[in-house]
Amino acid sequence: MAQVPAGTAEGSTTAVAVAAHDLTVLRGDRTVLRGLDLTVPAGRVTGLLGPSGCGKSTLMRAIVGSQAKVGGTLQVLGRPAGDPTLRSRIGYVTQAPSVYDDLTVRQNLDYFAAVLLPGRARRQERRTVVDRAVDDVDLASHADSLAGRLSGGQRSRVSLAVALLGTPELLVLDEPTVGLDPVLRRDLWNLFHQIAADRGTTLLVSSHVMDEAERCHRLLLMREGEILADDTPEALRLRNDTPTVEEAFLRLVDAAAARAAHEEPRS
Ligand SMILES: Nc1ncnc2c1ncn2[C@@H]1O[C@H](COP(=O)(O)OP(=O)(O)OP(=O)(O)O)[C@@H](O)[C@H]1O
Repeated sequence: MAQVPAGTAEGSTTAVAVAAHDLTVLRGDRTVLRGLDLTVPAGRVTGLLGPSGCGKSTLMRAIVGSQAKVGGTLQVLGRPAGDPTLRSRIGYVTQAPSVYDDLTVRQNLDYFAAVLLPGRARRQERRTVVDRAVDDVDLASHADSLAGRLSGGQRSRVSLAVALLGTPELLVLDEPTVGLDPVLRRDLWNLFHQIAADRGTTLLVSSHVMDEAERCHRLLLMREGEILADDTPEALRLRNDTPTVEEAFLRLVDAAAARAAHEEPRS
């Protein structure tokens, strides 16, 4: 099989949802992201993978426009990140499910739908989007259960349903499968792919579990505030001559460490 060159596996004609150039983020007085160059293709599921603390959430916050001290260039859906017109075009699910425990699943969604689509005249529209979001995340049988009585995975799906209410073009999901059992994780990944395929939505999904890399169309591998690779899982395996993305990642980490040691000034 021919080796796929780095960076061209998805084809250079693919529309780009997110493009960063020399992206740098300071948190406090620490540089947390260092000169990142990356793209996220439109209508695909891109995984953002790397160990805890490498900067995944910070990158996501920069993309959704909620991160301060961002330098370089960051274009999202053709606009500069943080542009007010992007608010209704992006769905963002943080690591902690943001749902009200003392409301039912449907009441949670009704509440957020009322914020998104206010006014009596839009009552029917609200009902339609809430019904659709409940179905999307497969929670129809729990629609009248209190969110506080749901399992962790079900609560994550309520958060996802809230993000789906506005039919976002870009869905940014911060570690949505953390703590879930393998069956729920598989179901959620299937749902992500279904959303991308049915609606052309772009999904950026972070994880620190390397086996989830194989489920993505495209990957951004991160370590210590830098992008180690921006490619497809297949191209990463081929280029590094490894059977899994996890081993490719380890090889890239070793190569980066060797380069850093080589570049270190001698005392
Ligand atoms: N408010 C803050 N002030 C200063 N540094 C911070 C702040 N929040 C996070 N950091 C640092 O920024 C770095 C990146 O954090 P970030 O949360 O983006 O990583 P992550 O890859 O998402 O980690 P995890 O998978 O554990 O959520 C970490 O080293 C963290 O200590």
